[in-house]
Amino acid sequence: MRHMETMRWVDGCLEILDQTLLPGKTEYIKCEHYTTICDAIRRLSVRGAPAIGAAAAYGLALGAASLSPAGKAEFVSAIEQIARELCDTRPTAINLQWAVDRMLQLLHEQTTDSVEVLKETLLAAAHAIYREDLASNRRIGEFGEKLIPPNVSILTHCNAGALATAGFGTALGVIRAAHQAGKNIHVYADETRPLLQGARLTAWELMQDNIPVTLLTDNMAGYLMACGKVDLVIVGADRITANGDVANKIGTYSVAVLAKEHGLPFYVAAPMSTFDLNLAGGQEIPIENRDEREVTHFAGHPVAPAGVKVWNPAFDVTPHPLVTAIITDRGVARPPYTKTLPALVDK
Ligand SMILES: CSC[C@H]1O[C@H](OP(=O)(O)O)[C@H](O)[C@@H]1O
Repeated sequence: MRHMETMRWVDGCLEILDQTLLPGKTEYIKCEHYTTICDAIRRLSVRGAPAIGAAAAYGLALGAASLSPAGKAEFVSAIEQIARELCDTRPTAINLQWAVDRMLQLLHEQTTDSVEVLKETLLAAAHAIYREDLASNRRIGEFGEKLIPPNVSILTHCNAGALATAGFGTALGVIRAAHQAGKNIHVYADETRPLLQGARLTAWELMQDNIPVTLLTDNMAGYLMACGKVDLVIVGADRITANGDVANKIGTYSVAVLAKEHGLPFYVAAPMSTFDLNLAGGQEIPIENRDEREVTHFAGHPVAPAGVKVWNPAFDVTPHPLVTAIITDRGVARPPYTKTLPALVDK
């Protein structure tokens, strides 16, 4: 994608590309206070597992900059409170907790009593998290590109692209790397109801890079496969447990079942920051439930009768038997994931 930054640190503030306005408008939210970042994460102005991790890291750095504590103990206590508020914004993507925990661990390791040095340390750590994610995505692309045939049609779900990360993308990173390697790629993008990350973001990203993309509604994926138009599926992830179960955008599980039915490879692309090996299986992953208006309204207009009951989980869990391989920034893991994932994570 022509370098449209998901977020950028400018003059002591975080500017966040407001993804709720894409593809129609390209506007940045100037975050001068960490609570603005919390709101941006909640409303999906910034979204995508690695991207919200990076945004939360910058939220901690921004919060730290605003403090005028009496001393180190008060500073650390205030940072721990800000960390809790950031982690409370969205529960499913482990990257958010991972980034905040990494920042807190670094803070607790510092021996200096200088609050100014601690503030600088936190900002440097946030920059590192952002930079490292971009590098991770490029490595995911390198490993994943080797799995992609020279002429291929790929179905993807939601947006696991540059907009969901610090850049380049995870699932779309593999697609970008294969395209840049000269392979003949055609992408089918699920629109991804109810918030349309596929239609609004993936289709837009791929068109920016001149990668052929066809948009479909979610309920078309099965028939597309039945018509023999899909060679493989690749998606991102928000949390992957020790047995290889994958939490990802709602609708991913349905696509995985369809891929199995049609004998198609189902790949998941994710950096190490998405793995939660403390959880044995997907049943332990907290699934975010979101506002019913996301389902009952479309572009602000009601599409359902007032008062109708709504179920709106933002994610589902794909059981590991449906996952052909997991493409990471340290290599490709294949079943049995209980053995192959720890080997990669501990690499
Ligand atoms: C690169 S992982 C992106 C991952 O996050 C998305 O969820 P959301 O748009 O709600 O943040 C979706 O699950 C993507 O696969």
